[in-house]
Amino acid sequence: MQNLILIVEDEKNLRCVLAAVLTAEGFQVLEAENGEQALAIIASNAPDLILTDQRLPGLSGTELLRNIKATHPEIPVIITTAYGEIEQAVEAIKAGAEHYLTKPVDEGELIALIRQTLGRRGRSLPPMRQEPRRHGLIGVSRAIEALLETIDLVAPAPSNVLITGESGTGKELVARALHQASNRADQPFVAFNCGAIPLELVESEIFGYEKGAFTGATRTQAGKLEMAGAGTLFLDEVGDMPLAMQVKLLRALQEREFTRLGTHQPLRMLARIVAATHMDLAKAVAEGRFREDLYYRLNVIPLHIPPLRERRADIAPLVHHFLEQICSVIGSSPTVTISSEALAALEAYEWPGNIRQLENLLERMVVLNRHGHIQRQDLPPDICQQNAGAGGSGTASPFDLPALERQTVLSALEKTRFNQSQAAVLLGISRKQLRTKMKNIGLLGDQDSEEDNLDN
Ligand SMILES: Nc1ncnc2c1ncn2[C@@H]1O[C@H](COP(=O)(O)OP(=O)(O)OP(=O)(O)O)[C@@H](O)[C@H]1O
Repeated sequence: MQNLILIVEDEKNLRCVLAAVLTAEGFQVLEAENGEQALAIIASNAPDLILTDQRLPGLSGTELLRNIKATHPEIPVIITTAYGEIEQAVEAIKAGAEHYLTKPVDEGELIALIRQTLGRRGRSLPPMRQEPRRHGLIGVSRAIEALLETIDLVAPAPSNVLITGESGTGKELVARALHQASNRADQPFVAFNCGAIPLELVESEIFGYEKGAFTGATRTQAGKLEMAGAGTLFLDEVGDMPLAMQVKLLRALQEREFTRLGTHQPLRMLARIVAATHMDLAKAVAEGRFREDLYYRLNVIPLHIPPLRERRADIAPLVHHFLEQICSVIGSSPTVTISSEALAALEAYEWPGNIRQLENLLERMVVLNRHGHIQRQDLPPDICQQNAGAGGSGTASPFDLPALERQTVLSALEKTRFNQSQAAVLLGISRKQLRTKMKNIGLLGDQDSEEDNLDN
């Protein structure tokens, strides 16, 4: 049965947009333009979740919430507030709101929050709608949105791409996305990891060899470059490629030709090269460990994936995505849910191993779980001992004013792509006040704030 969501919002356009978004996600939607209308609907048609604006004509969002909690305490309520109305958000949470979201509401964040709230109550959820444009990349942060825009822009070009990012940030996933979004999608995608492989082996793996080319070459074997055809060759950990092989790869890239070992018969190179590395290649060049000319050849289009700790807003949607995925793979039904405290701890953790570490941890949590629900105390000690709420996106603990403030400031900055003047306008404060807040919550160092003295 479809989950029923009641949207209470007086601004008609916004109400229609929210209704359209939620309907497209597979939810059934009812709409009310004020608190009184909402109460009448609730009396005859109890919804599974209520999304209400804080500022309404007549009954305010918080008053409506108190009313609902008195008659239907089991229905979760999410409140939307304007920027800067942090006191009201706190008041709403104290009155029993499940969560609050600051306007303008981020669609991805809203859907993730609704799914999380309903999932926690054991509701069966509509399957995640996977927009084709998202290429399997889950996330709501500015960084992920920017990455998706670049993928769409860059995919059709034949130019080589260099993807950088720490281990486990999703470099291979992005390489596959580039391939899928390109006009090479019907050609092969071939991945090769250059890490810690001796020269002879890298060479024969990439270029292939003829029968008899070396001892043990008992048959002719095509290399990865040949196998990729007119598709994509993904060279992972390219920074670890031996220097002698770097010269050979550069030559192949320049001449658009290569030969299998043991023959002089040239083969045309048609594949697009997408390379990836977790190292700072510019530094490797400066230290003579990587050829500068090859670096420029590969780095025609640089794509950087920030570590997970720099885009904490992605943690909640990733957690829900992985919980659903893991449970469906291992046949665990209903989907294992997670408490807001546990989620807040995951959001505050540093994730040195990035998304791969998060995915593996959740798999372990699901497999070892006996109650169908992950709680903070179930998490490994190094994760739950970190100060939860220190950097979370949408789940600051209810009465923790500094964390709520941090969340609001961060959210305004993310929505304005870190344009401080625009973020200050959104928050209804001066730029100077914003910078003071940023400094207080650790978003600006002392050096950064010296700029204020020049500004003012
Ligand atoms: N944004 C994302 N949405 C969903 N899954 C993701 C996302 N980013 C990464 N993953 C998943 O995380 C895991 C690690 O990603 P991937 O192997 O692409 O990382 P990597 O940067 O290539 O790692 P390494 O440098 O160690 O090779 C994979 O299972 C991948 O599907």
